[in-house]
Amino acid sequence: MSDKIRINKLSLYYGDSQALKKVSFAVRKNSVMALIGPSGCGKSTCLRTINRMNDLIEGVRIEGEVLIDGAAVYHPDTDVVMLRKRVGMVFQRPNPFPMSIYDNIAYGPRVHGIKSRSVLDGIVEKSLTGAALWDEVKDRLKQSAMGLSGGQQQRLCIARLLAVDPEVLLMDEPCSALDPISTMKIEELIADLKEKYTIVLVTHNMQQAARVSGETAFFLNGELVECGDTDTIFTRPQDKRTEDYITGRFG
Ligand SMILES: Nc1ncnc2c1ncn2[C@@H]1O[C@H](COP(=O)(O)OP(=O)(O)OP(=O)(O)O)[C@@H](O)[C@H]1O
Repeated sequence: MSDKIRINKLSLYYGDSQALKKVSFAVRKNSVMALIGPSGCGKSTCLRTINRMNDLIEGVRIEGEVLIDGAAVYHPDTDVVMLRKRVGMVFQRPNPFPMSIYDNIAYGPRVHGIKSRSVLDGIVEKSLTGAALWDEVKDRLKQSAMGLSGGQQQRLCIARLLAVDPEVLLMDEPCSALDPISTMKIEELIADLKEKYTIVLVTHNMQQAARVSGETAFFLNGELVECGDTDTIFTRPQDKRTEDYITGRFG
């Protein structure tokens, strides 16, 4: 399988403070990569470099490269709006727009110029089906998305990404605000989504990393300590620091 994302010697500074230290790894197309490590080790920062969400933070300086399909994300000619359409992101807390379920999903396609009602209807159904939410909401599409449960809201946010036909999904602890059943549904969804998309998942939950990812990257103090096949990282880590973390000796 080919690499969808390649990160080369990536360093990131928030002002004088270095949050990522020459991080390098690759994510294969149609796979799930889990980023794990103790709080503050740089997982979310690394995730946000992939669709340039850190650009919005003042004082950020970046060295090194992020490539998607071989093209440099930080090249001055990159169209950041198009990049964020190709590389969508879901956050710890679901953040539906305060509008109907239908309008949440149709929002992105409308911004990208789609006006036809029948085309939008098709996108809404396909996206909600893709996010395993259609059956639960098909009779209440005109109702507010704020009335959905937390787990449904998170699947709605995933459907909202799917509506603009992305290639990469970035997920920053997408289950941290959810109950175990909703978490299970999102994990099942991630397993389905990797058939079509490349997924990078930040998680504090090591069982979750073990359940859903093919590869795992372990971060510590802004450094990538070890990255590889998830089973190997969890059963035969090469580095003592990885072993200490996954066996719960710290973090
Ligand atoms: N906007 C910011 N401005 C300044 N420093 C920041 C900013 N965001 C993160 N940092 C710092 O960068 C380091 C890495 O943070 P990051 O959020 O990437 O870690 P993390 O591994 O995702 O942590 P957590 O698991 O707690 O979410 C931390 O020291 C953090 O304080």
